[in-house]
Amino acid sequence: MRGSARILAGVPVADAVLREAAVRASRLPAPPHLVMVRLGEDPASVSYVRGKDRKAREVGLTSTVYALPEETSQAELLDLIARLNADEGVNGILVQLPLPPHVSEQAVLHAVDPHKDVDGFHPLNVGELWAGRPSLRPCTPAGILALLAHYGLPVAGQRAVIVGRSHIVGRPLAALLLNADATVTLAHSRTPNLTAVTREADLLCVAVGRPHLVTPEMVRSGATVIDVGINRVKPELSGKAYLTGDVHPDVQDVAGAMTPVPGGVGPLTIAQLLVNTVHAAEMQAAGTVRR
Ligand SMILES: Nc1nc(=O)c2c([nH]1)NC[C@@H]1CN(c3ccc(C(=O)N[C@@H](CCC(=O)O)C(=O)O)cc3)C=[N+]21
Repeated sequence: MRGSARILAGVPVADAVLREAAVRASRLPAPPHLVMVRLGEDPASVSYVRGKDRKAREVGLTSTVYALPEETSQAELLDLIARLNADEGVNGILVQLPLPPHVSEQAVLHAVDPHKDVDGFHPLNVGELWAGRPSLRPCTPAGILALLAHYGLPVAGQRAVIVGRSHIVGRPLAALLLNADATVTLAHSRTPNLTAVTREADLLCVAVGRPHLVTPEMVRSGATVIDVGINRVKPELSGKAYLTGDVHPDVQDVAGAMTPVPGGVGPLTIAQLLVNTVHAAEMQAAGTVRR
């Protein structure tokens, strides 16, 4: 029987989160201003940045996109970031990843003013997160917690297993779930007997980037499954490319609840980015940030 799992749709949650962000934005002296920077024309990056830009405007934020050539040097990019850091009319800065190979992601992420770091990727924010004092939280992990809260799914006391130790999802998600009193296991490509580990999970989060890595026998009956994967798959014979997750659709037969792809975690990522931008603007307006 297919589809016994409750489907955790992301769009209604994102809409609720965005409504609240819009109200908070409207209370500020000026609309929060988000600046996004991307290098080159990678189609996924172009599409993601366009989606964030559109949502930002819908919510009443000001949004500026710097679409720079692929060949932009690291020095030029750092120079732009320094100017955005110094500009009081800019509240949030996002540099779209991945960057071309001649630019160091580390150098760029370190350069963004931590108070404008709406991705939560600056080492100061990473450290605060692991110390249990998060301010600007990474968007995808924060979105996942918003999704769980919206559907009334518990975190405290749950055995959470995360598959994938990336800096943008797996690691910060482990910190957020730990801060929310889950018992956290962070598994990865070198974890022996992954199935034995994932079967222990009450809450299984998968952020690896491999289509259908997680199959039904890897999931405990009734578990909540969060699929962070967004894989563009092109069928060999006929047919158009489509999006699919890291979790096999048959997992719906055993899971108690499961996020779809698309329409699950992705929309929450964007919503949380805009919440972070409003939060950054609030902190800057309140003068809690020295500049
Ligand atoms: N500095 C930086 N910050 C990021 O937050 C960041 C990044 N770089 N680089 C790439 C990843 C990826 N990411 C997504 C955001 C929204 C969807 C999203 O809205 N997905 C839709 C489908 C979108 C589609 O059709 O492609 C969904 O899942 O329903 C997906 C992925 C943010 N990222």
